[in-house]
Amino acid sequence: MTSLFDLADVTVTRGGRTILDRISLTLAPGERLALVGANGAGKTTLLRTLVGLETAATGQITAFGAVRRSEADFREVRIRAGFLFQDPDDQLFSPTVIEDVAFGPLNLGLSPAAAVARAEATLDSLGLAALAPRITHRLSGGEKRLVGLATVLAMAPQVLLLDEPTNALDERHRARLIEILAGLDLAMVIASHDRPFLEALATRALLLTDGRVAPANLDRQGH
Ligand SMILES: Nc1ncnc2c1ncn2[C@@H]1O[C@H](COP(=O)(O)OP(=O)(O)OP(=O)(O)O)[C@@H](O)[C@H]1O
Repeated sequence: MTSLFDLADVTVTRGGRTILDRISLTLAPGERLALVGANGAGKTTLLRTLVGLETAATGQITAFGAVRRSEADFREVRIRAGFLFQDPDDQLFSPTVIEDVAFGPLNLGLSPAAAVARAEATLDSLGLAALAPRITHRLSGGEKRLVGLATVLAMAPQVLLLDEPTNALDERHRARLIEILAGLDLAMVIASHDRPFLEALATRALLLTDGRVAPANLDRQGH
């Protein structure tokens, strides 16, 4: 089967600084790829580059079987690759949870009734049905994280890109998140400093250092 993402010699610079330096990597269907590396190593930048939120100065990005260059190309990639942002407040902007989760499906062209039905089914599948009528900005951090994941999953993505998903989660929400992600039949790229979390989920790991990637062993790396 063809890969979901293929990066070939991708360089990303910012303000004259090279953040990603000729990165090549492949994400195969079913893989859960961990991205590890020190603060500022470029993990978030790499996730953003996969979906065209950063522009590659050199190299080629292939996603879902096609080379992606234009903003229109990447808009399509962003529909198929769900991005869970580091800060849930960047993900949630509707007054209530159900509206937030229905927003993506509505944007995909579903009717309002079908979008709400999709949102309800997604919340239900994550055990979050009780949160549907809640005011989004009054949720706890852990609840916001899980609802953020619901907004992404309601779009029926083919890949999940997760940026520090366990940040600021208590043990109960962290365990719940692991359980949910482990139960999804989806490829993932997971940027995280949470070693036990990555050990529980990842099938492979890459270490980012000085803008370069190298295979990493989750058992032995010290980050
Ligand atoms: N908007 C921006 N403008 C300028 N520099 C930025 C911007 N965003 C990030 N950077 C810089 O790019 C580098 C890579 O940042 P990035 O957030 O990708 O790292 P990271 O590995 O995700 O870090 P962390 O583990 O702290 O989340 C850092 O030096 C950071 O300061």
